[in-house]
Amino acid sequence: MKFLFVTLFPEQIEQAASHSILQRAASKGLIKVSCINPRDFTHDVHRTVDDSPFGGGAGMVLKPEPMVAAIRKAKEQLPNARVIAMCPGGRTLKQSIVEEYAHSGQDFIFVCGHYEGFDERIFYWVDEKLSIGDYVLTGGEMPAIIVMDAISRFIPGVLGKIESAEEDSFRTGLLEYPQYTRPVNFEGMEVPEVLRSGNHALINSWRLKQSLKATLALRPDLLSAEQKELLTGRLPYKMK
Ligand SMILES: NC(=O)c1ccc(N[C@@H]2CC[C@@H](O)C2)nc1
Repeated sequence: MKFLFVTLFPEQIEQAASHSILQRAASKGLIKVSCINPRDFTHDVHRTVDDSPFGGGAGMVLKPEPMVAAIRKAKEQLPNARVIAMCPGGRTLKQSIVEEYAHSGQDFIFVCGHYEGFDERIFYWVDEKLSIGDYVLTGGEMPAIIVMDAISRFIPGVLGKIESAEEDSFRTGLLEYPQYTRPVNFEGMEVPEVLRSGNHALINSWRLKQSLKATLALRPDLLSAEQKELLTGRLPYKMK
């Protein structure tokens, strides 16, 4: 899968893709990360990419010419890629969207803004505005890196066989159960006995119960009315 970033700060992207799981995925050829810098499509001595907004207002706006020239170049390299602009007001990313992207077989062009944002005419070249959440950042690079990271987890071979993304708790719609590893006793806190029992039926039901309890406590919105009723309603016994 190819990820092409239209960005004024390619080093930020390259740095993010040069560690750990993403770096290994790139070296195994499972993902290809590259950048195109709109500043390379300027023709003035100052290599100007932004200008003050018509109508007044604070900050600077990204000029359309360099951005669109860079997006055109990106589309030449990846004609079938999905062009996504990272914007606070875009569709809010969630795991189901990540899975949609991961299974789409598409490559991706991420258009990363800076300053006060894009000249509106740039969006003519954009398939979709995407947001990682309702907050504003100084640039679109970190949100784009997050989207690349989340999608990459679904590419076979990127994660080890064991921790496959297809098994993510988010796929069950519940929060993750607690995880433990050695030592059994850490500063007086012991690993739950059941996890060392070797009884996998018992372990699985313990884990499901923990996921349900965590989800009820932290993200009841992820539970169906029936699940909530089972967990809190007229049960013959109260879920401890
Ligand atoms: N929540 C988000 O995904 C998000 C995306 C981009 C962003 N900031 C950039 C800088 C200027 C403009 O292009 C938008 N902030 C937040």
